[in-house]
Formats: sequence, structure tokens, C-alpha cells
Amino acid sequence: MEFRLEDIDPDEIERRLAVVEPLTDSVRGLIDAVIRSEVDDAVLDRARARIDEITAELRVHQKPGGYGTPFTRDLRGMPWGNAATGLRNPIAPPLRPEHGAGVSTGSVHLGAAYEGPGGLVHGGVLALLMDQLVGECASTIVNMPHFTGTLTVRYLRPTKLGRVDLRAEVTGTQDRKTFVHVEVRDREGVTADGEAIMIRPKDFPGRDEVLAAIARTP
Ligand SMILES: CCCCCCCCCCCCCC(=O)SCCNC(=O)CCNC(=O)[C@H](O)C(C)(C)COP(=O)(O)OP(=O)(O)OC[C@H]1O[C@@H](n2cnc3c(N)ncnc32)[C@H](O)[C@@H]1OP(=O)(O)O
Repeated sequence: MEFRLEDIDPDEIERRLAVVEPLTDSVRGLIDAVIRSEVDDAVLDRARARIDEITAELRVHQKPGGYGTPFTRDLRGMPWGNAATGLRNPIAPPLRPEHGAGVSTGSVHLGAAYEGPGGLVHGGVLALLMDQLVGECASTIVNMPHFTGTLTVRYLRPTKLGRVDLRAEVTGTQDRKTFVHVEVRDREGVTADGEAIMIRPKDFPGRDEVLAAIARTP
């Protein structure tokens, strides 16, 4: 995992988000429109040409590889490219987890972009959201980053597109392992649950090493 310093203060974070979050939302709208539009082919062709133009404009100056998780000097992480939560990632629903005592929750609206069987949420999308929530749940509660070692998902009944709520709860810890139970609900009740074995990697750097690594950022 890379640690990179982004030496900015909270005001600058808010300023950047005020620009990129509306852009990300607009692209989410575009994705939904591309899936569901029933306009004729000429309109679709024109749209493609205009989108290609915008893509070329954005690519004039871009990061190599993924967005990563830049950190501020006080170790606030900005994982804005994350597939489940990324504030700059139009693929992310986005999930915005909240953390309480041993419990993490989050709600999302899953529209046409997340469909598997007709009218229903894709199982892989549910696993993605569960993976993120159990990761954040274990990491926040134990206050050390955890990776998913094993995530076992039971799909109990189909999940309808629309609002989906998730809840994860730490059920135990053992050395570097944290056990988390997770549930998914649609508007009619629980549709899937899962058990995760989250692991704090043995070679993961502590706070001082992370600070030293970001201080070396050119
Ligand atoms: C600070 C707050 C931050 C908050 C924000 C954080 C955001 C987080 C965002 C989250 C994002 C979303 C989340 C994501 O997407 S995380 C991304 C998906 N996950 C990965 O990429 C993980 C890839 N695997 C690894 O890196 C290593 O294999 C890990 C770290 C998992 C273990 O490698 P390590 O070398 O450390 O392990 P060890 O051999 O010393 O074994 C140690 C113990 O663990 C047991 N074990 C080992 N492997 C597994 C397994 N697969 N299942 C069950 N158990 C396993 C093993 O038996 C032993 O137990 P015991 O025999 O001692 O009882």
C-alpha cells in the first residue's frame, strides 16, 4: 500500500469536493441515462462524440494508475477513487458509512447501473458494499486498517433495486483477526447476510511509520 502526502487543510478539501462531487454526480446521471435512454441512434451518436470530447479534455492532465489514498499531515485519508465510497468515483453508489459503538451502517440508492437479474441488484454489487462496510467497521472499531481475509455471503432472497440499507457489527476479535457480521436489507427486509474474517496485516506500518512515509513524499 502506498502512502502519499497531500498537504492541504480542511478548507481546501471542502473546496475541492465542492467542485468534484457535483461532477461525479453528473457522470452518475450520465451512466443512468445511457442505460435507460430510448432516444434514436442519431442522438446516441451525437452524445458519444460530445462525451469523447470531454474525456479528451479531462485526460490532458491526469494521474498515472488509480487515485490512491492521499493523506493530510494529520492523517486524514482521502480515498476518493474507492469503488464503493469514492467521492470522485461515479461507479461508487456512493456508500457513506457511519460508525457507532461496534456497529457501522450505510444506505445507498441502487438504480439501473447496479442491476443483475431484471429489476434486482447484482450479487457482486452487494458483496462489494458488504466488503467495504466490514472493512471500515473492523478498521474503525479496532482503529487499525484491516483487510478482508474471508467474506462469506448468503443471498437469502432477491434484493430489489432502490434503497438498500447495510449494517455491520463486530462479533469478536482474536489476535490480529476481527470477526464481523453484516446484513443487507431492501424495503421488504433482510435479503443477504455475511460473515467476515478481517485481518490486520502483520507487516502493516504503525502511525509513526506512515507519518515518516508521507513526509518523504516529493
Ligand atoms: C485506522 C482507521 C482506518 C479506517 C479506514 C480503513 C478503510 C478500510 C477500507 C476497507 C476496504 C474494503 C476491504 C477490502 O477490500 S480489503 C482488499 C481485499 N483483501 C485483500 O486484498 C487481502 C489479501 N490478503 C492479504 O493481504 C493477506 O493474505 C492477509 C492480510 C489477509 C493475511 O495475511 P497475514 O500474513 O497477515 O496473515 P497470517 O498468515 O499471518 O495469518 C494471520 C491469521 O489470519 C488467518 N488468515 C490468514 N489469511 C486468512 C484468510 N484469507 N481468511 C481467513 N483467515 C485468514 C490465519 O489463519 C491466522 O490465524 P491464526 O492461525 O493465527 O488463528
